[in-house]
Amino acid sequence: MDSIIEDVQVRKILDSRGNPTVEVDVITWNGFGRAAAPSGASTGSREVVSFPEGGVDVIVSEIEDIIASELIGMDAEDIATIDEVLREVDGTDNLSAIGGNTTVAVSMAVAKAAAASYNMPLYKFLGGNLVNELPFPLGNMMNGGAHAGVNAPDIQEFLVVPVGAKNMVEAVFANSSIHKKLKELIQTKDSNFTGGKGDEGGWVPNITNDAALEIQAQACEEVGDELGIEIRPSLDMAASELWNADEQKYIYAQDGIKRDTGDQIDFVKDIIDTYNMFYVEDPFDESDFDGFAQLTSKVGDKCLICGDDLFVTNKEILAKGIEMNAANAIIIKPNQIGSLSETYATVKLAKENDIVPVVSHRSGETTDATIAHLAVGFGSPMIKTGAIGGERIAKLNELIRIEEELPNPKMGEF
Ligand SMILES: C=C(OP(=O)(O)O)C(=O)O
Ligand SMILES: [Mg+2]
Repeated sequence: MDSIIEDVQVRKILDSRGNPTVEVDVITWNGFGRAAAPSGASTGSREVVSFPEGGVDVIVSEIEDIIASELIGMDAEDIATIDEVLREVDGTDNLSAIGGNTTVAVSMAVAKAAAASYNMPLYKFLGGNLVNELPFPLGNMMNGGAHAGVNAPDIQEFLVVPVGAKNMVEAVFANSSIHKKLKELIQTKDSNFTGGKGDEGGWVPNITNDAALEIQAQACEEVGDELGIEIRPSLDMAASELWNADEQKYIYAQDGIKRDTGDQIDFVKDIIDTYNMFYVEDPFDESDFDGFAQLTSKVGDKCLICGDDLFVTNKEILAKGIEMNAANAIIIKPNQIGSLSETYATVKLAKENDIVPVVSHRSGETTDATIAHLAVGFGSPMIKTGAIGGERIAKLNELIRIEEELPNPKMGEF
């Protein structure tokens, strides 16, 4: 009774790139949940479609009524059933009729309303009373590729993980210290640097990929020594954006270099060995399961090789990756698959097969902090959600609050 849905409201709001996105309120007899959908720029081709034809305006003017009439009277606790109803209302495989961003915002708002109906935070509603692990924050330090402008490095994201941090507060401040240190180090390499940032708040320097790798490692070492904790460099190569199918090569425009798959395997392996990388995401094109598998067999014992565009949070695609030993980590972005229950199914399959689930933001975000709760509730040992910027710190600060609430908090285990 407490969690029976009484109303569903949908509105158009701004995302961090200034684009429209959708926010949903779900009102139950005794609760309220609000969630907003993010948007990607370097999207995987097998993701569900974010918005229907006509965009957010169509959702607000037409789709809101259809969803509200289906959901009013249902119990918000029945998240999986509600997600099925949303899929039925849409009627397509890729959610193109009402948009995956619509379904995911409704699905997350429903879960938050259900939790609120019983005066529970979402992480506890999803994970139970015994959850006590916090995710290490994978912080974005420098941006290139599709998240930056011309003259930036080709590699999309230079990231760091404060693996030695003993708690969330220490971890997020370690990342912000590296971000500050990198500004100084960039200025020594790029005298015209004016402090410009990319979509996720990382600096956008006009330097080569090699120079960026060098200062990333230097910042980890210097700040790690100052703080007395180990901080490891990581990357999202977003290699689908570099892949030219006609030439069958990865194009590194900033460096003026083209690499075939064999060269790319050697190049990435060399980076991992040289810089002691903790984590490398999407080192190959989204269709190249074999390239992933070859790299994972060479370095998977010492580095997380993570599929984002490769898996698109899709359980069936992950199953193929597991069969091929393609990766040992997976990015979890709820709007790639369109609902919370399908997101959970993918996390569950990953954990059952020792694949590390990394709950993640998108490059276009809002101040919605739901993914902080998903990371804790799902037991994800790592969260990728930037380091600075309002829409990024919304999640990090929520994790600090969650840490304060937990009875025996500890950092996650890999
Ligand atoms: C967060 C990412 O970017 P986007 O949201 O643009 O896909 C990513 O590629 O991991
Ligand atoms: Mg990625």
